[in-house]
Amino acid sequence: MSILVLNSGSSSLKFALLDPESGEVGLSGLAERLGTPEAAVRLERGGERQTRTLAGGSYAEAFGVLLTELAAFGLRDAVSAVGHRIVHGGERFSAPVRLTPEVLDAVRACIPLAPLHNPANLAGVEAAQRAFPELPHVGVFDTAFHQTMPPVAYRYAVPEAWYREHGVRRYGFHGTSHAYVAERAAELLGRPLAELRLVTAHLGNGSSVCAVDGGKSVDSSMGLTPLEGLVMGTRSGDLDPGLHEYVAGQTGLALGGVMRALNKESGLLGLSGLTNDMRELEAAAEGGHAGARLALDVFVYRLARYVAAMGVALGRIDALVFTGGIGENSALVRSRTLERLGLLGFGVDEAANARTVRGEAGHISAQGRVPVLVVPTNEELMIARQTAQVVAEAGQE
Ligand SMILES: Nc1ncnc2c1ncn2[C@@H]1O[C@H](COP(=O)(O)OP(=O)(O)O)[C@@H](O)[C@H]1O
Ligand SMILES: CC(=O)OP(=O)(O)O
Ligand SMILES: [Mg+2]
Repeated sequence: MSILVLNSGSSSLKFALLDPESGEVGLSGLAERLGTPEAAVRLERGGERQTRTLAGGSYAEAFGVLLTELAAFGLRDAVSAVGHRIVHGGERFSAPVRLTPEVLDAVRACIPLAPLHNPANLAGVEAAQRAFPELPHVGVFDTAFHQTMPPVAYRYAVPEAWYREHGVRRYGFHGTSHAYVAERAAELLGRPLAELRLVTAHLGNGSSVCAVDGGKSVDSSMGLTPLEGLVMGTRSGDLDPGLHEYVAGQTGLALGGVMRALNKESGLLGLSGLTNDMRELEAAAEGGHAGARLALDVFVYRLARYVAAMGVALGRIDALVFTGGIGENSALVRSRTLERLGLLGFGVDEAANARTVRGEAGHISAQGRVPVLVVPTNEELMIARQTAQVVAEAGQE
């Protein structure tokens, strides 16, 4: 049995064909910079990598390459269901579901809450349903895992009618990743997940921290939309809501322009004036670039502050888990974050930290300190497993 997993972003398409039980990957790929002349698809099969450039650079073209490659390797008929990452499911979805026309209407209704993510997710669903009309399509929501957050964590101190009538509350995102690494961390610690209180830090292009109590999310740094919380590649994270009106008045930007800047021109890119890419930023900071140094400092400071805050949600922290492109690879970010968290009993083993990169899992805490783990995330595997489960349950009905 093979599940095709799609993670459609506004300028990228990640896909993987995999066995939900063994996790074995038949074909995977990443189409990036869609909508630009540099658009390309990187494919991987059995350790072999290939790149295909995309003349037009459209999403449809990238999807076409996926279909052609599946057919070329004789894998098209092996696909038994398609699992889709859907970023915002509002309050309605706390579990993965079959993507019926009615469910898709509900996902469409969440577009204003995730304007960068949900339209791209929906475009992916439409393309895939056209290509595989005979197969079940399942939606796996970033927000679902966080539906266990208590009201103290998810309510904003705003007029109650905004919540009741318009769903203004904190939702949390990256739930699939937080849930996966929490499970893996329990295995690595050799303890039941049910008795662990974990802080998980997913640090990628988008970043969030989650408090996981007994396998359930009890708080997240992300809020109504994926803009709240940590400093991200191009997103600001937390700021004073008074900023919007002030900046609009000072610059003449309309609200849409302010929002665009907060989503696309802020974060590491905005602070450094250089790049949203942590690798490039580290190299520039090493070379003495003041903006790059500041961006790193603010990123680490905000992250450490949020890890400490999650301690309030949990009452105690049994372990901290790093994941995502930055969490899995940046020994510098990890070490500097732990340096700031000495008051909570954290300490780093620098040698273990330095060698835990490129998809390695491991312990990086100093002897006798609170355990800190690096756990490579695998959202695709989690989506494949949940998709297979929804399909199996439907078969039993
Ligand atoms: N070796 C590395 N050192 C530091 N940062 C890295 C390294 N490898 C990847 N990253 C960073 O990870 C981030 C991308 O994370 P990733 O989880 O792949 O993104 P996405 O959220 O798009 O899935 C980028 O900022 C990138 O620079
Ligand atoms: C929700 C979110 O921030 O997702 P990503 O990190 O993929 O942008
Ligand atoms: Mg990601």
